[in-house]
Amino acid sequence: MDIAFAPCLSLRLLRTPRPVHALFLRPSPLPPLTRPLNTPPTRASPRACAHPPALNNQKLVVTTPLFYVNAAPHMGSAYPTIAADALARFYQMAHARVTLVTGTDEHGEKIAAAAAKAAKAAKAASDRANAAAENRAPYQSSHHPSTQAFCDSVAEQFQQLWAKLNIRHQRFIRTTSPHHHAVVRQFMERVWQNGDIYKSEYEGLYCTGCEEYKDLKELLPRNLCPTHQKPCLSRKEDNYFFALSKYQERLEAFLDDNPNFVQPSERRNEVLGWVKSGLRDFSVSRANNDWGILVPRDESQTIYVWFDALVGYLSALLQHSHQPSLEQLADSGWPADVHIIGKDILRFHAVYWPAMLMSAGLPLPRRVIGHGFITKDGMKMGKSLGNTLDPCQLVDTYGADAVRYYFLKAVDFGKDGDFSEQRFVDVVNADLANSLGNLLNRSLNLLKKNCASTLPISSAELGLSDADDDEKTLREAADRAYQKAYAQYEALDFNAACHSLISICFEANAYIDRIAPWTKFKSEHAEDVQMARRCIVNVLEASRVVAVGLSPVVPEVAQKIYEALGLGDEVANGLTWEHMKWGRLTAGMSFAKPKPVFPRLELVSVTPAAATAEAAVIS
Ligand SMILES: Nc1ncnc2c1ncn2[C@@H]1O[C@H](COP(=O)(O)OP(=O)(O)OP(=O)(O)O)[C@@H](O)[C@H]1O
Repeated sequence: MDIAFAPCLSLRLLRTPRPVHALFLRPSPLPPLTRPLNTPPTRASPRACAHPPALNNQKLVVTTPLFYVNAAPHMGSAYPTIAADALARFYQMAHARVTLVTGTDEHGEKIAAAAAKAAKAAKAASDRANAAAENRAPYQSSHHPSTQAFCDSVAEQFQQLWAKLNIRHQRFIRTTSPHHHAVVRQFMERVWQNGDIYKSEYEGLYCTGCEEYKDLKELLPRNLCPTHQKPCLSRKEDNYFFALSKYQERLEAFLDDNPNFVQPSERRNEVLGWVKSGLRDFSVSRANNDWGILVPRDESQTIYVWFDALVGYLSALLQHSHQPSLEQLADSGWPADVHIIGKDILRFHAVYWPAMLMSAGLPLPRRVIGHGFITKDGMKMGKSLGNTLDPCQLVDTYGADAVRYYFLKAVDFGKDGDFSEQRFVDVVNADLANSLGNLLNRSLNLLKKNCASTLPISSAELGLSDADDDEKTLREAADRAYQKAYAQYEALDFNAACHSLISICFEANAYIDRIAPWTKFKSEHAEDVQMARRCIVNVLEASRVVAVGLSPVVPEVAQKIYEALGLGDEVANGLTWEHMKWGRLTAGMSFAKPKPVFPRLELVSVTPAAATAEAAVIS
């Protein structure tokens, strides 16, 4: 393998040495799949039709990575989850039945080591405290909280963070759950029966920090791992391998037939490059790690990450069944519409996983989207470098919607994006506080002052035939967003969707500034007053449309706007994409005293978090 891997499904990665007998493997004819491979969705492109098609009750599954619980979540963990939640909310608005799957990857040597380390640190801290209290020396104890307790604690932190960020997931799968174990063993058994698992011996230099075998050429002198600066140790063990090489032709054909399977295009090109350079079998078990799921036919070994964590996407969908069975998958919403993952785990989702599913006779996911990295001073934010940003602190300081908006609007989804707190505050203030919040506040105040907070005309009555140019531009921007933002959300182009919607506010602000209703309301001419009324109604309706369109990204702001417009019940009943259509405000509606829906943020320096395993368990 020729790329630098990082650890887990989140990042427990393996650099697999070539097994001895894999060199002599000949691809054998594959049995037919029990179901045909999936192709990307066949529904018409929204760009091609006047009205976006509703997803008509389709079951759609959206997944985040399953995060490795070696340390507390950080902003990088929150990022794909926010994106997945925004997509799921959008799908819901388009009448799909969505299942958002997220969860934690909890097995492996590194977790056991992190748990032991955290327990030791906790014990030392408590001993010091006791010793200080009793004025005696600390003593050694053999008692440590279990690895499971460590996983419980970190998994809980992920769930708490999701709650803080308003993530509405339907499934949270933990790979230590018994029902996941059952599904994994069934899955592996199917692959085994298909003749794709075999045992082989290999020997290599292993880094326990990375949980992977290393090629000599990538190591520093004295076999030091460049990431962990510790010597890699020689290991020799019998492991089970998955015969990935047998799937060379089928994967090539699948990728050719499904050009949208991997997105964006640069990620697809990477995947094509890997596949074309020749697929090699990979190891799926470990002999020296007991913190894992037992291999079905050889319980002296545990299953290694890919046959464990990736299968979590399936077991999540079978979560509510007492006796989960892969046979029930057909009713569960599988195959997933989209796996949202970081580019670090692209190979495993776009090459290993499809081949594993082919072998198990299961349909393939429709799309794999490899997003870019949040960087800090140009470096990937991550647990290994310790340059992480604590999303809890960000949310506590600035609110969930500010965090959701910034990362989806200011970072191009497929690309890397550097975090700067100043930019964060500037972007959020410019769009949510100024362009949207002020617009609404200003119009509601004008309405209060000049129309006793009562809407003088129904927005649906404002025909375009008697509109002036600014009004027409505003209406066109709002109407266009109905289709445009739909297509942009569907393509996970959150940045563009936010832009299409916020630009309606730019038009509305330009329109209100030109009409200057505050002056026209004072005019003696009835046409001027009518123009002022018309302007306010248009601007309020435009703010409503923006609120609907942005609701997948900033649900709290959308709700506040709807409440300010006296339409709070519609949010409770669920906004749909049809609510984007112009004309829902009716004459005679009266509004409560306006209050800012998004107060301006003040810059507060959020200190970088030390997201260590110890912090995770001790806190
Ligand atoms: N800096 C980041 N920017 C964007 N996404 C990230 C970032 N870090 C992690 N992720 C997301 O989390 C997934 C899994 O990451 P993982 O749980 O291994 O955390 P990590 O912080 O990258 O770990 P480490 O730093 O130890 O390598 C990635 O595939 C990606 O979706």
